[in-house]
Amino acid sequence: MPVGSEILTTAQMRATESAAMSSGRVTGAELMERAGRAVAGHIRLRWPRPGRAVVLCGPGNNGGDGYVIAQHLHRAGWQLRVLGLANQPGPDAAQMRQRWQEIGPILPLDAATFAGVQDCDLVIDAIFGTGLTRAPTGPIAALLAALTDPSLPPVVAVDCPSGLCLDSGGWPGRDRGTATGARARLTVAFDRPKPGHVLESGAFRCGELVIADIGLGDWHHIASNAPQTLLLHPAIPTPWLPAPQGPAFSLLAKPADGHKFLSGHALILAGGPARGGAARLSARAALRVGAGLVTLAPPVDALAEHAGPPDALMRQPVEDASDLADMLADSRITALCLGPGCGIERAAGLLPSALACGRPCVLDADALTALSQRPKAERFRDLHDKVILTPHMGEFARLFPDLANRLVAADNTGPLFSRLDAARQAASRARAVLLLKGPDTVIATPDGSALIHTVTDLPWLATAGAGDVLAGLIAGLLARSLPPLQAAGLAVQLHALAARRFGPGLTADDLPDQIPAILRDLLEGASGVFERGGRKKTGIDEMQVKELHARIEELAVANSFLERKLKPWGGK
Ligand SMILES: NC(=O)C1=CN([C@@H]2O[C@H](COP(=O)(O)OP(=O)(O)OC[C@H]3O[C@@H](n4cnc5c(N)ncnc54)[C@H](O)[C@@H]3O)[C@@H](O)[C@H]2O)[C@@H](O)CC1
Ligand SMILES: [K+]
Repeated sequence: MPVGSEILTTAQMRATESAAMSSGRVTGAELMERAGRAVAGHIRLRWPRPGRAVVLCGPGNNGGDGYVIAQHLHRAGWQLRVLGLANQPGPDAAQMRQRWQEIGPILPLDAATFAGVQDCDLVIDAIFGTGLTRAPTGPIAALLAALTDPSLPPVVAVDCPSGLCLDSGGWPGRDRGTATGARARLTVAFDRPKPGHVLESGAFRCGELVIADIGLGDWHHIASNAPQTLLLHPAIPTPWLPAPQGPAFSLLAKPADGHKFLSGHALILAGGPARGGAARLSARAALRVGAGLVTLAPPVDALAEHAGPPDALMRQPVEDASDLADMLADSRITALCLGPGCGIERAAGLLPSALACGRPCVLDADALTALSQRPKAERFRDLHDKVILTPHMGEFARLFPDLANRLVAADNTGPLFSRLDAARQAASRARAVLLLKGPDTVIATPDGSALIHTVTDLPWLATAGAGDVLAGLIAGLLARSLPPLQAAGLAVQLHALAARRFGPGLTADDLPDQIPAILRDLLEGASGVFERGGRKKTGIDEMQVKELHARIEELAVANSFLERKLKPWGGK
């Protein structure tokens, strides 16, 4: 498996916490203290000058964290107004509330009281965290509505903006797909990211996400029976790269004496006359990512229009399924890409041969539509675990209408069905790797392993042909013998990095040409990451995960440097 930051569901997080507490080595109150101290520390890093903060404390342990934060900020010289509920929280939160009451009062937790104290420098949202089970109602719902106001002072969310379903990134009780929930400038979460931090609107509403270590490392094996989900951090790609001795690393560092066939041969099937651009984009991407040979295969009547550059590209006509089967008799063809610009009818005709050879194969665009037009009972009959399906949401809905419906259905009860759930179930049903495209891309294998890659700052990547380039990158990496999950994950990262490097004005044609410089940077960065201190170098390495967390934090601190200045005190 690649190295990355593991994501835990809320159930896995609860299981980890309760294993830690049952061990007798740490109490719930100690964990709460660590959590609250971590949030206060991150606040003080970013806003070093003490100011005025309002702390909104909810009915459970998230509220308990809030009382701890209030104590720490108070000791650091901040002026606090703490709003809380009169109910009896659990014993740990009750203890923290009691400690706060020895310092200051607790005002009612409602929208009217909050409206009266909003003239502050910082709002700390500790209303709900992982314990949200249903749509908020009544006074708390009104208060949460106030937290959507963009003109509020900066909001720091404890674990998540309250009301967010941390398993899905949706909002119980709200329409899916609308980013209208509470928002935060900074979210400090604990131990591991949760799916809701990086999926759907959660990715946009959390602001900067910082993961604080609260010392649960010894109990992570509790969650290890479940299929693993890794977060591919868009700004920090190197920790994902496999170790130097692994196939992916040697793949990036092509051996100087490597024969071209050692780097594989990707076959990109193209469509009929006047529709070859998409397949050519895929082919250029496969070449740039280092496939030793790339052959573009249109029908014979479209061959002439592919005569132009790149000259490195080979062309060979493939008329029909039997032509393709003949061509695939050459075992040096190591991966296929079917779909971009292919035409639905041609894709449907070529599918059986493309799949029967059992080789790694990307099915994109028209090939996905062709699959969806097969009778339901036999739609996925000839797929296998080296096939990668790369649907965007529209294509996904045609292939898996029931799963797509569950993703858009509003629900008052959490956890909401997530894109991660949908991708996993789809992969299991299709018995193929499923890459669900979006700003929050989810990749899942039939056995449930999954990767999530979220970008919230690359609107210009939504450009015609970008998907064709992604398909080509995957095909190129598959050709170079990367296992499907790694090929898909690395391709998604390279794709985003290419878009980021080029910036606004990007067209899909620009993407493949960014790849060489990115590969060079990755290679240099990757060797740096793996050379430090002679640590264990394969698999999920705890030190590397910690390092990633630390680097996420460094990055968050660096990004927020310009935001640190507080509003003046206002005379109080
Ligand atoms: N369990 C632990 O050991 C730790 C928990 N921590 C904090 O505890 C949080 C989880 O705490 P809880 O499980 O108490 O849950 P929350 O504090 O997230 O939720 C509070 C309570 O509200 C109730 N509730 C759920 N939905 C509601 C709704 N719509 N309207 C009204 N009430 C609703 C639930 O029954 C839950 O008990 C984490 O997010 C984190 O902030 C941290 O202190 C670290 C340690
Ligand atoms: K919260």
